[in-house]
Amino acid sequence: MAASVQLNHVTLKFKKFEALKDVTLTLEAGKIHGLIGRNGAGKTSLLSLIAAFREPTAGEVFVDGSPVFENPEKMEQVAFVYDKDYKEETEKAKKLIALASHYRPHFDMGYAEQLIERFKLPVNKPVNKLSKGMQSALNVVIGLASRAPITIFDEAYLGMDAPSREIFYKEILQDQEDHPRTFILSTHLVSEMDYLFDNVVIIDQGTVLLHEPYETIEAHGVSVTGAAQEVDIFTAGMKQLNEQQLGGTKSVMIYGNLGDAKRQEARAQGLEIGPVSLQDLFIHLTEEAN
Ligand SMILES: Nc1ncnc2c1ncn2[C@@H]1O[C@H](COP(=O)(O)OP(=O)(O)OP(=O)(O)O)[C@@H](O)[C@H]1O
Repeated sequence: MAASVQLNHVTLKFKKFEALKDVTLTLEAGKIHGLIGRNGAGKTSLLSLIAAFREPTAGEVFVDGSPVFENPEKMEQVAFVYDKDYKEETEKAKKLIALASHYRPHFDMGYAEQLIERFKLPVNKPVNKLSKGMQSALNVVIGLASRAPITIFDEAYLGMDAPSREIFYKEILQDQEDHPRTFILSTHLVSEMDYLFDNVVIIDQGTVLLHEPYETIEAHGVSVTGAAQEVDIFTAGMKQLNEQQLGGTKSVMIYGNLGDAKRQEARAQGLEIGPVSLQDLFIHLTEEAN
């Protein structure tokens, strides 16, 4: 089961400070949405509104067309996994998982057990005695096994080592195939996680800078690679996002699409044209906006 999310002219204020400014956004059901933004951009604020942890100052948030705030039927469809403070949590991990299974109508305990096994989660330990990475794995187990129609992971990987993160990513993709839902993944590990995204939302200073399918990101730019001198001549006057050089070989990221004629010209000069990465685009767009 998957549900859609709509934000309609949503503003969130903390006293006079506007953390979100008149945001209108639709997140399609059944897709994996990547939410990226600089520190303090407003990602957690946005996600906490979708999970109905807060009420917008203005505007409204809808889940499958109904307002989510103070709407228990819609709220139980949203699982919000974030970096919880477990310092005072003396219950065992397995108790927390059992509790989650009671208030999540789509919770799959069999799947939770498989995940516990995969992450080697010591479920008989009190949660405040688990390592940081293990606490994150516990959150991930609860979020994945909830099978909530909208499952949000807000920087859920904190403290998880690379092999555990890899398991997490594989599980998202596998479970999405078997039991499609709407995932929203907020992350700073853009280059590590971008392949998971169907759609990308870049948020900056409380506004949406970009919202589009991942596959169209590459239309925003190209990389030009080849002999340093040739690359410099070819890219002169173009807007550069980034450049790297190794010996005599240089790779320059260009913002904007090259026409067919320019692409042919590059090839004729022995230059290689490749796609721009989401990470480079993100850095460029947020630098420019600031
Ligand atoms: N409870 C609060 N009271 C006052 N200001 C807040 C509160 N929560 C968030 N803010 C402010 O709102 C802005 C957005 O914060 P938010 O946590 O949504 O950013 P973020 O994109 O999730 O950042 P990060 O990547 O650093 O986690 C920041 O300027 C932050 O200081």
